[in-house]
Amino acid sequence: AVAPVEALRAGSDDVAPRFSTSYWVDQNPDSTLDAARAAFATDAFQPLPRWPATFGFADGVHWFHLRVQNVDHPERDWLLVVEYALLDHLDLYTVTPEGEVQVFESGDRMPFANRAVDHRHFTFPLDLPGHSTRDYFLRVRTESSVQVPLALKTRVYFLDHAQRGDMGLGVYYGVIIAMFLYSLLLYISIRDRSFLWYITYVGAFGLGQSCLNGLSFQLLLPNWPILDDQLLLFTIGLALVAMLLFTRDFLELPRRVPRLDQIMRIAIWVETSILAASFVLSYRHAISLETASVFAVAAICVLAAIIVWRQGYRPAFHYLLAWSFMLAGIVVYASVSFGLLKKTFITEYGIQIGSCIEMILLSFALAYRFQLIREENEALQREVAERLEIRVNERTAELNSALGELRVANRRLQEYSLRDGLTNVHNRRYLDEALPRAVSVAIQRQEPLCLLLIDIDHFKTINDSYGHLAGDDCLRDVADVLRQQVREADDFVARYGGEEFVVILPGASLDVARARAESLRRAVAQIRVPGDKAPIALTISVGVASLNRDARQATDDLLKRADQALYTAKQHGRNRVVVDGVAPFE
Ligand SMILES: Nc1nc2c(ncn2[C@@H]2O[C@H](COP(=O)(O)OP(=O)(O)OP(=O)(O)O)[C@@H](O)[C@H]2O)c(=O)[nH]1
Repeated sequence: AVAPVEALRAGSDDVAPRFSTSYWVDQNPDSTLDAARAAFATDAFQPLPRWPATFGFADGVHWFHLRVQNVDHPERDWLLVVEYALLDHLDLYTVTPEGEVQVFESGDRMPFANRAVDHRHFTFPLDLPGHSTRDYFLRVRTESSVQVPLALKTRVYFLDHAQRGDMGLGVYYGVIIAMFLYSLLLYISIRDRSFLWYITYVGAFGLGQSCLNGLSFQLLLPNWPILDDQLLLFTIGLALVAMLLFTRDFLELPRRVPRLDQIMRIAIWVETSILAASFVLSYRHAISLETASVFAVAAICVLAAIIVWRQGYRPAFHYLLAWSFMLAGIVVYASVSFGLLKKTFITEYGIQIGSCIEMILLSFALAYRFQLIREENEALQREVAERLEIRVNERTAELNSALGELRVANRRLQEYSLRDGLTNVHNRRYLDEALPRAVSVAIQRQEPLCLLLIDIDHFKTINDSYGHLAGDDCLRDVADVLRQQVREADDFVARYGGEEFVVILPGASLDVARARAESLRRAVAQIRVPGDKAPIALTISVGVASLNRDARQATDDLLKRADQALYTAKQHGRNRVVVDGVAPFE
């Protein structure tokens, strides 16, 4: 068969063998090189339907033929690179014009060490000395999507450019690892569940990407080809579940759109079941299921975000913005898997670019949402605190007024207990406390103090002739007069006994005391108490004594001497004042 030839010429180190590649599909899963060569001889090979070569999830063994001639390129050391990491079996047969056959076996079902070139993409060394021509048959059998993006490069060119590509991937995984660790720390400190779903998503997504790039196989699981496939299924499934859980929490669906939340919960269950099923289903079925559900998950997430956003929830906008980059990347990538879109740099790495932007924006959205929640909480706390303060103030005021009333009541009670009920002057109990106190203060200050002992004259007679009630009236009126006359700050009147009163005059000398006693006597003599026959006239006798601070029991001594003076006053005809130690004045 006359096939187009890929001519290598000096100056072009990177060749896309688009038109020199043809393909043929053999439904026999054990298809051999002989079968392919026979098919090639009968022109069964077809031109590629699109470039790069993608066939979606297609059955059968895909054979690719490529004829290369080194016309005048000085380099003989070339590489054939298949820039897709997930092909199960991939064998390159080199046929020289002399009919010699050389084979390199590869594919992700073989340990990584079997590869002719240590690279995450399937890479075959081609020896193309000047003017030589080679036929290459590439045999592809895979359960995954059949994507065979071919490139011919000199080894030097490949080495130069691999570095740049790896650097790009390094930056990408650097971002993912940074976002993962950063959000993990945030989750540990904040304990907000949406951070947990976010880091699950980022972690699963990053790992899944490393499977797609062939990096996890190269670096993490080089001896476990089957596990690499399983890891991809698991991480995609987990990323989808985490994405749904994250969306549900982040958009607060249970609270904001309960109806949609029910659908969301069903979706979460379905995705979880797919995740579980991926352990038992064949790779082809599981990956088709997961790839297809990417569309459903994207649709429900975007729908939820739009609804919540239109309800006025701002973080939903950030969410939409973030996801739009990611979803664009995912949809583009899935479309390539199904053979709907061409494979280009953007479609190949769009998912990585999109997801990078998305993760950064989402992290920002999380922070924004967290701030909203915090502001809400603070406002709530302030409100509660204010309400509490008002309540506390009210209660305090109530308590204070109650306390005030209580204090007044107590004081009144104390007053009552220290006052005589009939005359309303201080009672004997008060006198027993206050007199010793006044005496000791006077002694301390070295000031004089006088005591008047007052007794109503012939009170028994008044009682007997006017009645006991009239007697009480007389007691009250005398007490009133005494109280009115004794008004200095420290002076006080007390009822001493039946019809006896005591007046204490701190600071008063004997002369002053006598004068005060005289005026009291005169004032009482003015009183006329209404009696049933005629008004009752009253007189009093007064004994005056001055404090002797040298006496042993000063208070008792004072009272005793006042009593003696009073006795003397009674003896000398009543209605008079007698001063202790001074002869009564007739
Ligand atoms: N109405 C009335 N009488 C009282 C009260 N307390 C004591 N008395 C009476 O006061 C009288 C006191 O009388 P006495 O101490 O004998 O002396 P007096 O009649 O006042 O005569 P002199 O003191 O010698 O002038 C008694 O008859 C008591 O019953 C009281 O609260 N009300």
